[in-house]
Amino acid sequence: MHKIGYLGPRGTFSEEAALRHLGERKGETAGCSSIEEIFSGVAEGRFDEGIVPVENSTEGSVGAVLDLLAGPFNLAVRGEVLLPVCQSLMVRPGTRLDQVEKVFSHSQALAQCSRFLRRELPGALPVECSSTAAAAAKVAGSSRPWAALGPARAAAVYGLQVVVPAANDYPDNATRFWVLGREQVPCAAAHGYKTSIIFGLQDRPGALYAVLREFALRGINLTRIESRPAKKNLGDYVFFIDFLGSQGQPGVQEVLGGVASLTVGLKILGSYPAWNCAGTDALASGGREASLTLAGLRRELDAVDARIAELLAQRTRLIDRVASLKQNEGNIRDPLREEQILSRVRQLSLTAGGDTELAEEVWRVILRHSVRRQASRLASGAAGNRQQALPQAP
Ligand SMILES: O=C(O)C(=O)C[C@]1(C(=O)O)C=C[C@@H](O)C=C1
Repeated sequence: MHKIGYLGPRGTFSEEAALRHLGERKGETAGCSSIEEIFSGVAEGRFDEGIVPVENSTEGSVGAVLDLLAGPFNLAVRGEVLLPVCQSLMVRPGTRLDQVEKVFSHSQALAQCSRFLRRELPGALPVECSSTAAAAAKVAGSSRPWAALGPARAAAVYGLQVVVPAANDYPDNATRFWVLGREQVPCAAAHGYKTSIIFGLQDRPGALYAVLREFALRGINLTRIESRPAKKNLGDYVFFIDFLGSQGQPGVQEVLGGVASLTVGLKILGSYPAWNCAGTDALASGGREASLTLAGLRRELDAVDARIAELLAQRTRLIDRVASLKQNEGNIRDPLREEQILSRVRQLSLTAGGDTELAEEVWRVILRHSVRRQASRLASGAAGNRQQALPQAP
């Protein structure tokens, strides 16, 4: 059975990433106590794959992982998983928020929720634990009125109750994980792939520029560039580059040939389906990954829908404030302003690579509702006392 090593104990974000990667395939996950144990488990064949965090949107790269890849282990990158990191506040059933004396979590999770803690639990003492899951286990095993911050999964694993589903101060907090294996995945000449490489440079002017030029000349987009100390002389660095494209594509092969001649010790970690394109590539390659990625894509769609709903609510609250300012004005509708809004969202959608027709249609509906809402608030007196007739919808 396919076995995946992750940074345990049970209930961590790493476990969640491993389960997402596994999807509906049969397999098992094994919690490890350190990142190094995951690397050695894969290298020595105890695991088929390992999953490790590479970078976080708030905290940046995970140096230990990059160093192990550049150093002793000769592992390949076979995939990536992008996980929204939502820190939930959890307690033993029956504990009330106003009773909470201490909040346990990993130092990073406590930092990610620091404003929330100051605002909502100013009297509770934050206490650091080795992981978010260890914090949940500690709260579950005590009779004190304590709380833990961590993934909602940890609440389910340790029998706790989530009282605040998202306590992190930055709502878009996310972590990228790499799936490691002993061999690279066979790569198609398909779109939606990423390739990751590591290299060193000779100490001369323009050395890095010459490498980047290879990518620029062929129109290949970098998604990440990072350097780490080579751990030899001060000023010696190892570079990590991720770019869009697969080794199965001729342009990428040319770039890699050029980069090999300009660098020292080029290591190609692998080409793998980019997380947000995994659906199409998995479907193209057929087989087990199709349903896996459908479930994964639906989870991503749910997350996007949640953000859209939140933003719509935010817009509605602003419209209510606009309505209260219009109490003494004759017109709610401003056709010129509406035209400006429509043209702007068409442009924004174009820049974002979206569907401009969809954007225009959606905003026409939004504006129509906005006018109706203002009119009915003014009519009912919710925004003021003046009565107004319902204006023409755009
Ligand atoms: O900007 C205004 O005056 C609004 O009333 C807001 C708003 C909008 O929803 O953005 C709504 C109706 C107007 O026709 C134009 C814009």
